Amino acid sequence: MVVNFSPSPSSIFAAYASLSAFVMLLQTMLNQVIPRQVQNYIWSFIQSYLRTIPSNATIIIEERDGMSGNEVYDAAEIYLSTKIRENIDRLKISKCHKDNDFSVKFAQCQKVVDIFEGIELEWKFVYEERKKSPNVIDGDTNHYLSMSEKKYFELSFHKKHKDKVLDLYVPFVLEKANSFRAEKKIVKLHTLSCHLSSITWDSINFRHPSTFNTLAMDTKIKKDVIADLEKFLQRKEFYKKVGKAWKRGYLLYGPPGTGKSSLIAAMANYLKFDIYDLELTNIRHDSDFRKLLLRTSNRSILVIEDMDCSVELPNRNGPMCVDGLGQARPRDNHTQFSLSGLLNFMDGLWSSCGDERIVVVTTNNKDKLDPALLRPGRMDMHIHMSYLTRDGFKLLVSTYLGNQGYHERFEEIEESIESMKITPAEVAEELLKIDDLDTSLEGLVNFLQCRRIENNMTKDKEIEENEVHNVKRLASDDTDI
Ligand SMILES: Nc1ncnc2c1ncn2[C@@H]1O[C@H](COP(=O)(O)OP(=O)(O)OP(=O)(O)O)[C@@H](O)[C@H]1O
Ligand SMILES: [Mg+2]
Repeated sequence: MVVNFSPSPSSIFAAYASLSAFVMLLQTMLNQVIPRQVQNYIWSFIQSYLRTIPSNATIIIEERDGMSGNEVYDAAEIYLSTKIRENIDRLKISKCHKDNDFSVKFAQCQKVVDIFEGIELEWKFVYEERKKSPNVIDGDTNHYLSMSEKKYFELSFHKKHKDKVLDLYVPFVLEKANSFRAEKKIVKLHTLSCHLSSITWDSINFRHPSTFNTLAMDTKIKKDVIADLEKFLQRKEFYKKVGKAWKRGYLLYGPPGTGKSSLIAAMANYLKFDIYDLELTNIRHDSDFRKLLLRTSNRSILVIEDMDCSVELPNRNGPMCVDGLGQARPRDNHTQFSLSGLLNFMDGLWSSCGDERIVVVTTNNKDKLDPALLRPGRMDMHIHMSYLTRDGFKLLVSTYLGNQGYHERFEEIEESIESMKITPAEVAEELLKIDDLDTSLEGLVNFLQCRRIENNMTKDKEIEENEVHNVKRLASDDTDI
């Protein structure tokens, strides 16, 4: 929280007190020696001077506190959005195409008055744009990560209420914003945005429909994940007691289309945690990574998708890095972003700066991940997202077609699903095509038959290639003899 008084209240109070004492003394002396008219003149002069000393205190609530966000600012924005509709004429509204509602915000320099326990409080929103020259980091002049804008609220009130405002009103605003958030259940998705080589978070309301109820995955694993999340939320005191940062890491691994991203969405919707999607390919320096991480809020999920192929991470020992195929190659001079930097910062400073942090890493190839990421304590739970099962299929049918009961086509479909590697995404795609249950299942049967033929052809081709290879090998063995 950034609270700046302007001017300093203690200095004003001291000046005021000493001036009052001085005035009383002066009045006593004046009564004895100076005529009444002259006294009145001096007295009115002193009074008009006293009136120029401000009786108001102002709290400045900036959007950012250094590197990290300011919860009081966020809370004030939410709290005031409920007040400003009726009270001011100039409003700013915005809506992303995915959002259902538009958000109402203060326009520049607008003011609104709020009353709390008889105290009159005036809120004003200020937006300042500042031009900043690029930071020069390691000779790379194009790169900088600086804020070119400053947003803040000014909260003004009579200074005699200073303590009450700080001790009661500000916590009241925080609490109101929290209950508003919980009531509205707003989950935000933060993604990286690059403006003129600077990287910051942009956010939109997150409305992914995936929940644990719609997620087709192993029933036991699903229960374990939910139980683990619940336990994590309840263990604040435990983490404090054992001296560990209140953070939990989940590694989701499995083939494409098995629901790794859907599981992340389900977690966020279940916990009502914001998601920060850390697209590593956009990050070139450890310093960017640190700054971005410090700007994430508590009660959030930090997501690093496709860790195996999304970035060329220099390895931990030297100037080499691993490419998308797991091959070691010389480290790129422009990339000063390393896996060790990422892991150390996540484990160390960052996690101790916040509470209730979840980190989710996804990969299609667990084997290609750096062992450092897999060592105990880093990713607390490894969750295998696998191909579709019989139960998973029934759940998809119920989600997509609303069918809870039995259907004569089920047995043959389930047998096919069990005997082949079919992903939930493939079946979901088929079920999405037509609403009618019979026609949709018919379509799915056709899809599975085509898949079986394709699989058989691939197998035949492989056998043929192996035979050709063996014949060639035998021929070359004969020549060698
Ligand atoms: N387990 C699942 N349960 C329900 N729907 C699923 C599941 N897996 C995939 N789907 C459906 O397929 C779509 C794609 O799945 P998703 O993006 O979650 O897969 P992924 O494992 O993250 O794939 P990738 O490895 O390519 O990122 C989802 O939007 C959803 O409609
Ligand atoms: Mg995914």
